[in-house]
Amino acid sequence: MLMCLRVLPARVTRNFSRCCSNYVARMRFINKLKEDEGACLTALESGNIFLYHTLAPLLRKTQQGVFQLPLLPFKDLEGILNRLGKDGSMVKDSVLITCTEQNRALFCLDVGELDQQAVEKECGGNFVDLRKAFFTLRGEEAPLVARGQALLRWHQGNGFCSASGKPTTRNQAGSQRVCHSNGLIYYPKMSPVIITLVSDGKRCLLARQASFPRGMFSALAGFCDMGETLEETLRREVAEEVGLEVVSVRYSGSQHWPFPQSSFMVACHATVSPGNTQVDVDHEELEEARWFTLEEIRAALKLRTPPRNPRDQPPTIWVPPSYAIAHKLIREWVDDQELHYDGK
Ligand SMILES: NC(=O)C1=CN([C@@H]2O[C@H](COP(=O)(O)OP(=O)(O)OC[C@H]3O[C@@H](n4cnc5c(N)ncnc54)[C@H](O)[C@@H]3O)[C@@H](O)[C@H]2O)C=CC1
Ligand SMILES: [Mg+2]
Repeated sequence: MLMCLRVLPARVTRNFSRCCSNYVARMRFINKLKEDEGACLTALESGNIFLYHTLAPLLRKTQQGVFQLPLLPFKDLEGILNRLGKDGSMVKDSVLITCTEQNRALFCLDVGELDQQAVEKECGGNFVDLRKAFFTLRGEEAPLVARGQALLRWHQGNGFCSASGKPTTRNQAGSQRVCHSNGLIYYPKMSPVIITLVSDGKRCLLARQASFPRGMFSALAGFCDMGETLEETLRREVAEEVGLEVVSVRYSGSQHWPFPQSSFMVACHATVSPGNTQVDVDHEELEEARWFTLEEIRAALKLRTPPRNPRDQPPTIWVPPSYAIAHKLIREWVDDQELHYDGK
């Protein structure tokens, strides 16, 4: 049976300036839900839930061929679970994701214990790999499926206290887990990563790991070591991976990146002096790294889908898709070059 499925309202995360007081109220409401078990349960009972099956999100294709994230009201999901032979109270295992501008709470739940096809039939959708979901959903929904999967994955991997070995229990919102034997509180974890586009003033440096799809080059990236500042990570990673010394750094933006596990990507532009551009690639980390001209980068940005060259021909160069922060760095570099040098 096809249940009443709702699709996420268009502006869950946008329009910062439209109504500041509403934003403040919403953030305070979300914070309250993390701390007040009763309020969170009430919000869940009147809220909407999106589903995963073994961490693959449920998507639905509209008649126009657009993929959407189906949202199930609490009662509908309870009914589905009952019909599929599960205790409907399992809905209470949902974790809090956010709240709409109408203060309607949004949760997600992994139904990996149920038969996948039976849930798909009940919900009129399909569970798809997160990577596919992330790149096919509209802008507002992609970060939500990434956040949901990251939180669910964290819960699945943190059921036991690493100090006592005893089971941990989660709060209603799913924003923390506690070991009651020693009082340790665990919070969802992300690994900070620096990603940087290095420029020598006229060219930018892109690299590829052997695991990247054929022809794809991206900015340099690396995990922060304990105790490092972001600037120190950036200098170290550039030195380690391509043997260059960075002379200036400029912050660009940040992004949560769900692959393969939660990373907090901090994106920066960096420059090396024009006299210090000889690349010395660490082939343990990278398959290739080299300087690209503005023309080469412009051509790479024009490709919307990965090119399919015959294997016996050199691959066409392409860059990560628009949602990846690496893409934003590359585009900003092109804009900067066009503004200052007009490609000359
Ligand atoms: N959103 C975007 O545009 C892009 C995102 N990335 C992401 O950046 C991340 C880091 O890039 P890499 O070049 O792989 O990093 P990396 O250059 O630091 O090398 C990875 C190695 O670092 C070690 N490592 C240290 N701390 C780690 C931690 N907390 N988690 C996992 N490994 C750790 C491991 O030995 C691992 O093999 C990757 O997860 C990748 O998916 C990379 C490029 C573009
Ligand atoms: Mg790296």
